[in-house]
Amino acid sequence: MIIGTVGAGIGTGENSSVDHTFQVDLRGVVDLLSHHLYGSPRVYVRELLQNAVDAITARRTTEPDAPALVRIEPPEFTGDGTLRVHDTGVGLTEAQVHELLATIGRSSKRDELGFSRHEFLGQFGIGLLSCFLVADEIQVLTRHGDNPTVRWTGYADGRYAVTVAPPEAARAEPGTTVTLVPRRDADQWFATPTVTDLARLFGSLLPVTVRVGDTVTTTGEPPWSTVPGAPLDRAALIRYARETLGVEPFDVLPLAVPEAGLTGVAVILPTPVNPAARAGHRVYLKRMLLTENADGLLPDWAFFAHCVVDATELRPTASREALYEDTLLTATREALGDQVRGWLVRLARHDPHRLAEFLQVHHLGVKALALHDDEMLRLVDRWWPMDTNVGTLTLAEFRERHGVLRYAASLDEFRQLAAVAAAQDLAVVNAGYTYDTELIERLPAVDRSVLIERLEPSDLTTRFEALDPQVELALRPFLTAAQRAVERSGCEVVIRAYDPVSLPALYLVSRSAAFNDQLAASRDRADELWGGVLDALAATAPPDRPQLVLNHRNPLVRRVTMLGDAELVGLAIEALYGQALLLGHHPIRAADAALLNDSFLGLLGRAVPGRE
Ligand SMILES: Nc1ncnc2c1ncn2[C@@H]1O[C@H](COP(=O)(O)OP(=O)(O)OP(=O)(O)O)[C@@H](O)[C@H]1O
Repeated sequence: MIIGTVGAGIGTGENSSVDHTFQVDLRGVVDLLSHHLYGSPRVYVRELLQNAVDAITARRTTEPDAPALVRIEPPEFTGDGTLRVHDTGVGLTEAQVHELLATIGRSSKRDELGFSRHEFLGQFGIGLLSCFLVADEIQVLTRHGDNPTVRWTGYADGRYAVTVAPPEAARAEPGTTVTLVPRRDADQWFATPTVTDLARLFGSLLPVTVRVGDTVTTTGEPPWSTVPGAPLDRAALIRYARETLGVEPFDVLPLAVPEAGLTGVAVILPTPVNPAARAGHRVYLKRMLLTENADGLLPDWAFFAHCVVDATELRPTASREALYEDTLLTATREALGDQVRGWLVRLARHDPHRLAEFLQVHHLGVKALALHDDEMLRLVDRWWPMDTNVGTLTLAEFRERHGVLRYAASLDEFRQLAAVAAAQDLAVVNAGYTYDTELIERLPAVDRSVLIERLEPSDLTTRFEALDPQVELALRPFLTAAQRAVERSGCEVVIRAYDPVSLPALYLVSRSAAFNDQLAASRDRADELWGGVLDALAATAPPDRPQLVLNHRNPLVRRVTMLGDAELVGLAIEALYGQALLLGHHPIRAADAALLNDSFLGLLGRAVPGRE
């Protein structure tokens, strides 16, 4: 028996003068692995499976018909408290045991230049150590070809022993059995249901048969086609999405990126998802689960798709819990993004009805994409129903019917404008929802023939007809009285002729007037110092006041202009002001409420007969 200590394998230590060998404190390394590298001790099952599969792969390169079976026996089956993993792999010679199992970071899965060999899952030479997260002792009983069976026993404190197995322990066939003696506090990781679940989770797609006790945990081929371009078994994929993701997919689409050796499926989610909450993708590397929560496999905009993929060329991080961010991953992300985008474009071409359904659920994602992507912008232009003051229309339909794409940039502006603009035969799009204004403003960049015009409430006044100068002159005294009535609200009274005739007055706020209004409201609430700052700001703002635009075509307004009673004129103007505020969904400030109150009570006092 040879007893040694697990070493780092750097230098020989044989030169007596200056060279020394690093000593590695295995307990420190295990602590590092368990607290900083691996997310959970459960990974020990994955590492054991991976070693077994790699050993089978290695054997099959020279013996293509060798059996491919991995058997896991939890303590319930071994009966001696240990867990065993048997494989029909290539096994190790005594010399290899010394070289590979006793040196941290040494792996048989790299070539002479130190690059990981393509056919294997492992590459770092640390996987076996993960067993020390749950075990005090690891035994490896292994036979390579016709060589004698060798037993290696490693302990968590860093000692190991190697012996040639006595005849009664010799293996009948090549292969390896790894035996774990559980740590006292790690029992839960060895229960049969736990081990079965973990073998299924990590290894259900492995290209070998894995059994835990009597249960086969491998399912064979993935449900998607691993040959790019092969026909799609939609029903199988939908079933798979239902079982693994727990959703009834809106659609499924095959994915393939040959440079990354990637095949898989994107499941289009059936319900809206928060764009900020990234969908975790399920990624297999060489048919072994890497993670159920991979970030960055799809571009951010594709948050409505959830991928399940297997790749041979993408690299794992050392913990094997995430994808290594390199240029191949960047290129893969772009290629997958293109495929999801292509699906959308095809849907638009061949099944607009389904596309409309999709947009109802995921329009935010598509619009976010359209901010940078011309084709998606065209898709939104053609297919997304927008709210307008002439009904629900796509932007393309709107342009076809009305020419210029006139839009209100906020919901408030649209509310102010919608009815009046419609009466002027002016069609306006409500671009107040997320991304809509930006998308409309980007349209001319994609199609030069598109004309857009942002409509502001104050633009409407210029469209209203001015009165005959004579009439306007005659109305001067009336306008002065009217202005006095609403002076304290800060607005300017003007009179124009416009449609609809039924509308007596409009309250119009331009962008700068709205800003001034906010400033005034803040000023009322601010302390002295801050108030001073706001005053200074107000002084630089243009004197652009909101307007109360009376409609000279409206019969009631005409009657008011002809009133001889100045007090009644005041009350009527106050009432029209209040009504215009309500109609345009404007906020009612304290001064407005007071004004409305006075006018209401004043008019009521006039209407009810009798004297005090
Ligand atoms: N079941 C096994 N059969 C044959 N050889 C094995 C077995 N398990 C481990 N080995 C040998 O021990 C070496 C070290 O294994 P370990 O799991 O620590 O690292 P690895 O698999 O090479 O890489 P990784 O850290 O990425 O898993 C392997 O390279 C392999 O040569």
